[in-house]
Amino acid sequence: MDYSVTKMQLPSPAKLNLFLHITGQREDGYHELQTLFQFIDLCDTLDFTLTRNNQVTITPTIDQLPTEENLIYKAAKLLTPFKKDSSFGIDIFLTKQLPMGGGIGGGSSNAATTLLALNVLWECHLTVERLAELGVQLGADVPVFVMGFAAFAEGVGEKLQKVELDTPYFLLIKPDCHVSTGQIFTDKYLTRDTPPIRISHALKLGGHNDCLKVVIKHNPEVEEAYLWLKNHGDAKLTGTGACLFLAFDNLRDAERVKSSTPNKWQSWVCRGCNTSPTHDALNQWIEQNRG
Ligand SMILES: C[C@](O)(CO)[C@H](O)COP(=O)(O)OP(=O)(O)OC[C@H]1O[C@@H](n2ccc(N)nc2=O)[C@H](O)[C@@H]1O
Ligand SMILES: Nc1ncnc2c1ncn2[C@@H]1O[C@H](COP(=O)(O)OP(=O)(O)OP(=O)(O)O)[C@@H](O)[C@H]1O
Repeated sequence: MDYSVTKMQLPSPAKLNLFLHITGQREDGYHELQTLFQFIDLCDTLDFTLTRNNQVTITPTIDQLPTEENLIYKAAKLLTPFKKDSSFGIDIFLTKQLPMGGGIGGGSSNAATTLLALNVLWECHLTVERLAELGVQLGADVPVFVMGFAAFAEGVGEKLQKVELDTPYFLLIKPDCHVSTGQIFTDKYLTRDTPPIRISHALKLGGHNDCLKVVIKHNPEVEEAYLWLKNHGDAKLTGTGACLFLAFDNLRDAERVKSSTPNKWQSWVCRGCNTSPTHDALNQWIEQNRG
């Protein structure tokens, strides 16, 4: 055994798309994009317990989501051929905090956290690059969570260049609706021809979110929240929404605007991070449990 300890608890953070440009569409329908990914310290928590029964269990179940469709389950299945011992199984307890359909990548993050944890507990010994390659099959956002660094991304989101960004406080708002990523990407009015920019341009000048117009068209609640947040600064949509965010230099200002946010919208104050909290916790676990 690599480690005698059979339990591991890891945070599974959300991401923001600080901008999202759609530069084209591939023949398989997937969109070519350019985006800046940053993690935030708003996280789900996953507790893993290694078993010897060759089973994958997840508790509690997510409402209206069969276990086989849970990205955590799919991630575990993807690693099964690489287990050192075929009897290895895993019990996973999920503490969900991240809203679903929010554009903050909760499902993808859970999948990446599972890949990283099981790679260690099941002694698969795959590199993070290989885990990211496997992970993209589960979702375009999985690789950035597996790699664990803030990144300028291209391709469908899997070609990553590490970046160091400011780490502001963010006010994150979730209008009371669920946006389907598939519906936004199939809308014929979606802008798909934003000219590609260089990373230096992206870091200096940022960008916009090409999905905003279409998301607002389908979801009036997002428009209402966007107009409200815009009164306080440069409001942005993350991914395909529904979440919106605004950056602040200091915690006090972020808290002040949060306290005036209408109650009908969920809101959080969080901090941007350039390293995924999953990786910080995993490195600490490895350090503590090394023989
Ligand atoms: C919008 C972003 O969150 C930006 O980070 C991602 O591009 C979406 O990533 P994701 O939720 O992991 O997406 P996936 O689960 O891979 O795909 C959901 C659906 O969105 C569409 N999709 C997704 C990503 C992409 N680059 N082009 C697409 O057209 C596909 O129709 C797919 O059926
Ligand atoms: N472990 C999981 N956590 C959340 N959603 C999951 C999970 N597994 C599968 N899903 C499915 O994925 C869908 C999208 O969930 P997710 O939390 O990733 O939304 P999102 O933040 O909009 O994602 P993205 O920004 O990647 O489009 C959910 O509606 C749910 O059906």
